[in-house]
Amino acid sequence: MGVTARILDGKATAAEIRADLKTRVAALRERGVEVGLGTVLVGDDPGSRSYVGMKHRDCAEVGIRSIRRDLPADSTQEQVERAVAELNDDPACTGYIVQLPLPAGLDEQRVLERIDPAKDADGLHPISLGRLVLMQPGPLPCTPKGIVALLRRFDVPLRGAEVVVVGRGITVGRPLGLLLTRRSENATVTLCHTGTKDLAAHTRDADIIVAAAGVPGLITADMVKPGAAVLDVGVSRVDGRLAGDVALDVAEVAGWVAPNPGGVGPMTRAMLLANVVESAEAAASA
Ligand SMILES: Nc1nc2c(c(=O)[nH]1)N[C@@H](CN(C=O)c1ccc(C(=O)N[C@@H](CCC(=O)O)C(=O)O)cc1)CN2
Repeated sequence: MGVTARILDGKATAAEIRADLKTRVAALRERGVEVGLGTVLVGDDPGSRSYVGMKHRDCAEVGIRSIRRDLPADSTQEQVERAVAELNDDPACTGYIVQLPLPAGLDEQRVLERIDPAKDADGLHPISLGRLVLMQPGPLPCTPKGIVALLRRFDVPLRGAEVVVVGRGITVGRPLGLLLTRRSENATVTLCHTGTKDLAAHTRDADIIVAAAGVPGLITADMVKPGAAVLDVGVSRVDGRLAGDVALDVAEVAGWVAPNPGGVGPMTRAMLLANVVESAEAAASA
C-alpha cells in the first residue's frame, strides 16, 4: 500500500504566515514601532543551536530586529538569569525566549520565572500559562498554537473531535490540552504519558493524534484509526539523524499526516514571530 494521507504542510503554511507578518511589521514601522525578538541560548546542543539560528533567519525575512545572547554550556544560574535581566531592560527587545532545554544543573523554571511577562514571546512564563488555564488573552506556547493553526489551515475538524495527545511536557502536551478544550476549539482531549497503561487503546479511538513523546516510531499504523489526523512532534536523534515519533507506514492509514520535518516545527517558529508581532500591535493600540 502507498501513502494515502493528505500532508499537513507546515513549511508552506509557515511561509504564508511569515508573508502576512512581514506586512504587519512594516505597518508597525510606519507608526514608529520597531519589533525586536531576543533569544537566550545556553550551551552547544546542535538541535537548539540550529532552531535558534532558524528563528533569527525568520526575523530577518519579516523585518524583525533580532538580538542574540549565546552563553557557554558551563554558565551558572546567575549568568543565565543576568542575560534574562538584560533583555528585560533592553528597550530594543520587545519579546524574547530562553531556548529549552537548558543544560543539566540549571533550574529551568527559575529562569522562566525571571522573564518579564510583558516580553514573554513563548507563553511559558507561569503568568502566561495561568492566563491560558483561565482562558484569558495572552501569548500562547508556540507549538500548541502552531498545531491549532495547522489543523485549521487544512480544515481538519476539531469541534467534538476526540484528540489523543501523547506527552505531558510544558512546551507541547500540557498547554495543547488546554488550548484544544477551549470553547472555540471544543475538542475532547485525552492526555497520555509514560504512565498510560494501554496507549494503543486510546490512539485507536482518536480522530486526531498528536505525538510529542520523543520516542522514535512510537505510533505505528496499527494504532491509528483509518482517516485520523496524525501530527508528529517528537524529536529524537538516532545514529545522529532526526527521528520522529510516528512510523512511516502511518501515512497508509491516516487521513492527514503532519510530517517531521516539514510539519509542526516550521509552525512553531512562525507562531513565535506571531506572538511578538501581536504583542507589539496590542501595545501600539493601548
Ligand atoms: N523556548 C523554547 N524551546 C523549545 C521549544 C519552544 O517552543 N520554545 N520547542 C522545541 C524546539 N523548537 C523550538 O525552539 C523547534 C523545533 C523544530 C523547529 C523546526 O523548524 N524544525 C524544522 C527543521 C528540523 C531540522 O531540520 O532540524 C522542521 O520540523 O521542519 C523549530 C523549532 C524545544 N525547545
